Amino acid sequence: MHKIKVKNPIVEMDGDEQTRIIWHLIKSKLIVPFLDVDLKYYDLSIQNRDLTDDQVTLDSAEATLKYGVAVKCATITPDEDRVKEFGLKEMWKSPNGTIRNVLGGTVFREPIIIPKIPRVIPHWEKTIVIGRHAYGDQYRATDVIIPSDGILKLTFESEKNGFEIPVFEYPKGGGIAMVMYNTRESIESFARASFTMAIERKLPLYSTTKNTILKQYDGQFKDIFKTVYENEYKETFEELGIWYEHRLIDDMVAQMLKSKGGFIIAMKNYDGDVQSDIVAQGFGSLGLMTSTLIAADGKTFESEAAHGTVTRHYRQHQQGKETSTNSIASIFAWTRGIIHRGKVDDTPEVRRFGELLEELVVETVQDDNIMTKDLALIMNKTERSDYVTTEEFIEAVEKRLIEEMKSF
Ligand SMILES: NC(=O)C1=CN([C@@H]2O[C@H](COP(=O)(O)OP(=O)(O)OC[C@H]3O[C@@H](n4cnc5c(N)ncnc54)[C@H](OP(=O)(O)O)[C@@H]3O)[C@@H](O)[C@H]2O)C=CC1
Ligand SMILES: O=C(O)CCC(=O)C(=O)O
Ligand SMILES: [Mn+2]
Repeated sequence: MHKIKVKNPIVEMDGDEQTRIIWHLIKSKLIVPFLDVDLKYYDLSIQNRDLTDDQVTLDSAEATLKYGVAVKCATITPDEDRVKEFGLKEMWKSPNGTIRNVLGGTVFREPIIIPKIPRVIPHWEKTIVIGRHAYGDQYRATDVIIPSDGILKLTFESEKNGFEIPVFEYPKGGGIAMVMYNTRESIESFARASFTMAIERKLPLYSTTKNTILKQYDGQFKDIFKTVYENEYKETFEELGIWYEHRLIDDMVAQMLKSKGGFIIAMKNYDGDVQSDIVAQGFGSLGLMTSTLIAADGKTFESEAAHGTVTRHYRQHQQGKETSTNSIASIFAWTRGIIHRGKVDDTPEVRRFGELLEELVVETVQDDNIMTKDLALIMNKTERSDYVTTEEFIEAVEKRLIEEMKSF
């Protein structure tokens, strides 16, 4: 069969457990037979991260900056139990955190919509994309326990602009406190990534804060988005007939629930973390949620599934039992990377291949009625004959792909 040539390399980050099994099935059945692609392979399995003192994670992030496109399998972030399970040298940090720290930028999470899969929010007809600022705030905060009564002060040291302000006088029992930060540079790049995504998808963009309460902190997010929009994106938005608005977070989440969908919301780090899971579940399943990261440079791209390594299913596999794990978000991790590669390289064939594979996955569920257990359950189907195994689903997509590629 004629293989489609991919002009530039794609960085491949392998992972753990059930998603590692799925990853290899996708690669061998749906990707490699059809694409002539130079995959720069990094094994981010917990065993190899431990063996390399986590250097492989940093190397894979650097390679992503070099080649511009990466696809990532889900990985274990170890806790005490995992340290024992694998005999790890250290409780290594989250590879996602490490990679996002190197790349900076914004994580966009978007559900894969399959018409026949019922949604928890039934009137969500169109997509809702959550753009999550992936830097600072609660995730890099300093939080402390205040042990007794006393005065808490905030000190900023600077040759020109230093200050010290009293924050709170604690009563006898003490309490808690937290300081969090962000940078102008990071918020600007978050804004640019969000506006660029809105233009690419031709969807209106909302940004959310609670600037009425956090007048300075959230006020900066609101003001920076406004300035960047007016100086750099307004004209293109108007030409495309899309719009940008700031909304208070509480107003926006209520609007989102009432809406039919069809927009992007740029959210602060914590808001985006919580709301992207609400959106995932509202559309049906974690197995249907894509996740792409656009780095601070506005070009570098990494895609993954939003879910983890699905350990519970892997334990069944280890016991020799059959599994029925949804591979759709992992397939989309590959296709979104391939489509982006095709766009950047200006190779329409590559882009079309990625889009075709996405269409075939949806058709396998929608038209062939072939699906994994998670989707069957949402449809209230509980018989064993209502769903297929992990392997059978990928084979069903492969069958359709072989057929379609005959006339590609
Ligand atoms: N991006 C990443 O690399 C991430 C990695 N992780 C890591 O993954 C590991 C497991 O984490 P865990 O908390 O279990 O979270 P998971 O997202 O892996 O799974 C949680 C549950 O969600 C359901 N689920 C998730 N994905 C699928 C799918 N594709 N098909 C069917 N059902 C699915 C399953 O429910 P049910 O049991 O009901 O079938 C599963 O048990 C941890 O080590 C964690 O560190 C976690 C999140 C993200
Ligand atoms: O990196 C991790 O440990 C978890 C990541 C995660 O949950 C996410 O990306 O949504
Ligand atoms: Mn998560």
